Amino acid sequence: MSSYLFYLLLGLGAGAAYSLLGLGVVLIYKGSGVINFAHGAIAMWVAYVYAILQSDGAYVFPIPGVPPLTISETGVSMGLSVVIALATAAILGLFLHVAVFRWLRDSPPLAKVVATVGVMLTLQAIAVLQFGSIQVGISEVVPSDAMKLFGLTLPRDRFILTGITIVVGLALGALYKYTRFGLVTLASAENEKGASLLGYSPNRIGAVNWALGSVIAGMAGILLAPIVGLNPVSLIYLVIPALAAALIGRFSSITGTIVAGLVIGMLESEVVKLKTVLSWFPKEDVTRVIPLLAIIGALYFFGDKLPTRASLVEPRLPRSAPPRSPWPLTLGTVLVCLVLVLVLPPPYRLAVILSMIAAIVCLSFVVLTGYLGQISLATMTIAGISGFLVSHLSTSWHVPFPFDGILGALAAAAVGIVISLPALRIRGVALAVVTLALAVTVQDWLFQTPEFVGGATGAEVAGPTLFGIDFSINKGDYPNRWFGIFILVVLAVVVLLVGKLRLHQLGRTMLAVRSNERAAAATGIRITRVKIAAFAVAALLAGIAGALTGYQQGNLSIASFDAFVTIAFLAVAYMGGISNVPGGLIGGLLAAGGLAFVFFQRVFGLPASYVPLIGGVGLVLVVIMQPDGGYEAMKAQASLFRRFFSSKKKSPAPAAARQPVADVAEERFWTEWLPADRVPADRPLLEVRDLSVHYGGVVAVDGLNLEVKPGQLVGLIGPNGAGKTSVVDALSGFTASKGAIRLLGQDLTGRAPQQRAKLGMARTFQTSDVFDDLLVSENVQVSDRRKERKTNRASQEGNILELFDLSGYADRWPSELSNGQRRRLGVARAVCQAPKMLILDEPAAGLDSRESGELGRHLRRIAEAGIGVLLIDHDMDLVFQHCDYVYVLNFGSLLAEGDVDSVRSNELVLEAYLGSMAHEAGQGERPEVTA
Ligand SMILES: Nc1ncnc2c1ncn2[C@@H]1O[C@H](COP(=O)(O)OP(=O)(O)OP(=O)(O)O)[C@@H](O)[C@H]1O
Repeated sequence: MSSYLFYLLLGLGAGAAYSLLGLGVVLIYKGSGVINFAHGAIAMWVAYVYAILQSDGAYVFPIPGVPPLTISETGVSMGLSVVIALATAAILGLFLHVAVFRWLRDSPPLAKVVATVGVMLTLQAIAVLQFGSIQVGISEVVPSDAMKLFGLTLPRDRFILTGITIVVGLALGALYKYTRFGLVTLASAENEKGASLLGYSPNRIGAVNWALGSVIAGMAGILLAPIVGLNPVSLIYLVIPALAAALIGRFSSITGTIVAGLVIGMLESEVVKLKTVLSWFPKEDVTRVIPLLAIIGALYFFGDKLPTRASLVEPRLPRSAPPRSPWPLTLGTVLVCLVLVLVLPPPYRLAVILSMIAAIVCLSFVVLTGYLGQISLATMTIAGISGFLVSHLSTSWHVPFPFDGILGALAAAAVGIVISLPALRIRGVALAVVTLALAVTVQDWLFQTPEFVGGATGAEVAGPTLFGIDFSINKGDYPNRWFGIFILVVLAVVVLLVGKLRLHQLGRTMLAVRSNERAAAATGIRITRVKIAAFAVAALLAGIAGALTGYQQGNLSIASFDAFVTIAFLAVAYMGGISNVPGGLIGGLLAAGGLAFVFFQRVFGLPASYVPLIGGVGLVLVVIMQPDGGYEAMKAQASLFRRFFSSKKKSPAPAAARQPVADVAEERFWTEWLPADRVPADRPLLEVRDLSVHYGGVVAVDGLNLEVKPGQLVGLIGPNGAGKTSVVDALSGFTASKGAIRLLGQDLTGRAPQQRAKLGMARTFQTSDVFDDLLVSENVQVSDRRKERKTNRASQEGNILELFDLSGYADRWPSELSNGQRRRLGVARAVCQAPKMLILDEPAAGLDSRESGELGRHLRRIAEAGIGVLLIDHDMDLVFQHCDYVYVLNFGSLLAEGDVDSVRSNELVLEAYLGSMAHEAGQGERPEVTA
């Protein structure tokens, strides 16, 4: 028993360092909203500065070529070395904020992640240039002599490190609780807008937190390097347990982060013991399973409760271009690559081949990140699983080409589906963290199993041979041109498919999910299915790339599938343009070993050792200067060029004024198309009995009874905070409620929003809910779930845009619409779902009286078509002119109900609601409340 305790306590050292690193991650996140993947790299640099000061007495600058500054021939004392190293950390943190991250304040989280990756690659490259790749000796800061505790002999440093961590934690806790700076940081993390309105500069808050976070990273580096060894790789990986600890601390709790870090360290150490005791325990290094499990556990339990830091501007991923036929791009790619493969000399030909394979990896990111909006850092791990599987299939099991590759890619798709399961609950940067931990675990475990990866000699992959023709890369003049053509055929198919996906309903639903998951669920999109499909497609492409890498290398090594190779690929995919197919192709050119890469290396005679440095710095610069990636930059240049040379002819402005809809078309729309699923008028459509909604102690809705019949337009009104939106959320499945909700007699209790949508319930949201990543016309298409002929659907979708006065904007982005137009688009989209029951949450907010009158007319027609409509609005003219029946809520309870006249004259209503408004509006004026 005591030996178990021994290992647990031994792990306190690493645990303390994880806690410290995790605290730094939390600080930087609170201060600037950046989840810093470069945190381990900062720790590494500071540890180097400390080590070299102590051993050589020299200060090494993070600028290659600049000689070290000798401070003392005999080495600098430990204390001074620590002070100088931590001062370096503070300056480095400040510099990173000022030079990089303050410019990215309003950028999407992915841009920030990519920038931290750029910083990590840069620091690593500089460390390799300045110190070499071999391990450097570093003396301990705290004594590690033996001490006795509970009858066990343990190194003293473990306890000192834990003590230091606790002291730092207490100091930080006091700083955030009792100082103005700390309080402002917390306020700013909660509500940046509010803090900046009070006069606090988010930039200054960010700068101080970056400096402080980096100093703590530096401390962790100095303390941990003697334990894990100092080289340009080992400390960088420590960002994973640090992120795990920060995640468990929910990126805000200091105590939670410290405890999580310590526990992770102790459990990792215990694994070493278990390996020796349990016969079934894997003999590979599985310590990194612990952070993975910790991360998955934290995400499972906290799930949606993880904070997203509020910032001034809602950041967006780079936009995916409007859908267009992928054929010209595919044919162009084939033509250009074919010429290059046939004409270029061997080194460039190989670069073209590598670019084509890399482009497939980048296109995998285009599907997952560009279309679906999710970040996975396990792409090359999946590619590796496919590659090694192909090796087994082709050499041991003699599966002939191309079936070996196809099976490998399909297996990858299956792995992708497994990875998609956590993604059903986890999103964004948190998903990046969990997939990175997963990748590293597979790397340490599966990729260290000689039976799977082929031991020291690597895994042999048989060259591709079809119908007796051998087109292996080694055949004839290396690299074989036929091999290049084979890769090109695969690339062409992938380009075509990913391009087609953008045109397909599946692609549209992915972009809808990326834009707004809630609204997507409300339109009946099955989020789970869409996510699983996107992960499967992306993993399939990664698997194809893995198989092709196998054929290209002939002998696979695990180095090709390192987690940091994935990060480098994500970086080039982002640099190329992550939301579009051409961007993926540009990413392929920029990838390590790719055409652009080799061209610059050869033409400018760049020493190979400087390539990673230029890559890292280049990445950071691209993210700052062209956050939408190379493809968008090229498009912008091209449009400037076109404008310069084209005649003065301007593109026609969209029809601003309403074009009258041909009466016949409009009539047909109302009478033929909309009521396709007419409900018998004698059955109640929506029945709500005793509905209650509670948020903790707040009773938002209390025992509401409500009914809507087919063809009835029912109003639900009440003062601000009366509980109207809570009713809508409960009816549509977005908030938990008690009581019965029946649609056409069918109980909706416990059904997910998309299931309710499928049963015929459509809703709009109070805040704008249009899909900003889809064109106006696509917004309507994506919600059209009728199984009609495509041409029929297209004309009806056109009709509906016309009816809602949006046809002039069909090919525009929703961001180009006015507030009123966006509202109309939301309603048009809900109508396009061909619902039985339509619930509209303040559709008239932001509309002028003419627009609101028009909306009322349309709502009347919608109801006449047999659809039940529940209208929530503050526009009393709209409600009283058009509704058949009105419910009035106040403080969550029903105050009155009845036809318009009875509600209007109801004393209680006048007093509680209209009366107060009338009073405010002035005597004699009609009470009208604007939202
Ligand atoms: N997620 C939530 N957590 C806690 N309380 C909430 C939440 N959402 C709403 N509330 C509270 O529930 C009550 C009803 O809010 P709700 O938004 O449903 O009212 P509303 O009538 O739609 O108001 P408005 O007209 O301003 O939109 C309010 O007191 C509100 O503060």
